[in-house]
Amino acid sequence: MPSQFKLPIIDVSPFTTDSSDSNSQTAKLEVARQIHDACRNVGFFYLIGHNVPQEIIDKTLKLGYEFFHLPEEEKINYSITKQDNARGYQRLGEGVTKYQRDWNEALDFYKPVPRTHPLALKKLPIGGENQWPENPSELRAVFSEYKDYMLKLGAQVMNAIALSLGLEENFFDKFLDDCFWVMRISGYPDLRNAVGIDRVGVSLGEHTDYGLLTFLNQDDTKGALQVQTADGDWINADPLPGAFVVNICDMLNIWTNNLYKSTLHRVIHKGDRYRVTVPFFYEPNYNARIEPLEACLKIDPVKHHEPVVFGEHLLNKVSGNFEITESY
Ligand SMILES: N=C(N)NCCCC[C@H](N)C(=O)O
Ligand SMILES: O=C(O)CCC(=O)C(=O)O
Ligand SMILES: [Fe+2]
Repeated sequence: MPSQFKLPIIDVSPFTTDSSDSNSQTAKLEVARQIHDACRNVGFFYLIGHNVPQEIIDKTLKLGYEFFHLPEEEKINYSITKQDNARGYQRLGEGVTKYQRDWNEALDFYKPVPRTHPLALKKLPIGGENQWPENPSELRAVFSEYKDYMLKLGAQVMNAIALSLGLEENFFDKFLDDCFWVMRISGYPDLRNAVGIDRVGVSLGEHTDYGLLTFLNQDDTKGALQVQTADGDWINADPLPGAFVVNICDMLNIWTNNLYKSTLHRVIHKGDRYRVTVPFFYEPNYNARIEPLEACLKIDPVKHHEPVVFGEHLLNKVSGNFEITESY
């Protein structure tokens, strides 16, 4: 049974508001200390003081809800299979985690890539174009604006992460100046009505996220998102009004040589109300080469990871997102 454990709440306003006096430096160091603790322990925290207007946060959820309530014939016009098997709409049960079908539907947008990008030239997943739905008509403009807010916030939180590791605030800048962002709208109907899935009792299978930081904007449904603690227990990451749920992803896990946890999480949504979430995945540049940092090797000199190019990791993961049989 998930316990009542609460994730830490971190106010990052010293990093999201402009001021450079010595008080603000002290305040930043205090935030960095809190982030360090949260990332070492559970790898998940609530983020407040983010400066993203509540109005647009709420609006993305509302538009997501409206999109998923369109007739299926309309939604499949934007099917990922009409593009590059990554950008666009995936039906209920189309997405797969660890070879088993999930019971959610989703609409994914990725950073656009030029036609000369290797992904596009080789016609790989993610190499195509985003499929913006016509309905609801505001969706494209609102999500584009939301993406701009989230890119700014992602960079600010990465400054805090740098400080939390004893690095200069701008340490990560060169890995992030062309952030390969991913934005998803996820819809979860009542799992009790699921058909044709083999992983009974789970809406979205346990997984870690692929890049740096996930900022989850969720509606007010409780008891759906669960996070695994170091002891192997599952705890709820229920919505906290005004806060994003933030988690550490695989690339930060590698950079920190396992000091910061890329934590397993899953969704189980059993309830009459249709649940909507908008995760924003803040990622490194596609070509960023990520390997354990010197600063972290001073703490644990055993290298736990080989270097990884983020784009290759992403592509491997996305290719597995629709595979229902293990390939040997
Ligand atoms: N871009 C990110 N992180 N998306 C997370 C999706 C997680 C589930 C996916 N089916 C999987 O198997 O990983
Ligand atoms: O929708 C949620 O609550 C979590 C979604 C998630 O973990 C993901 O899309 O990576
Ligand atoms: Fe996730």
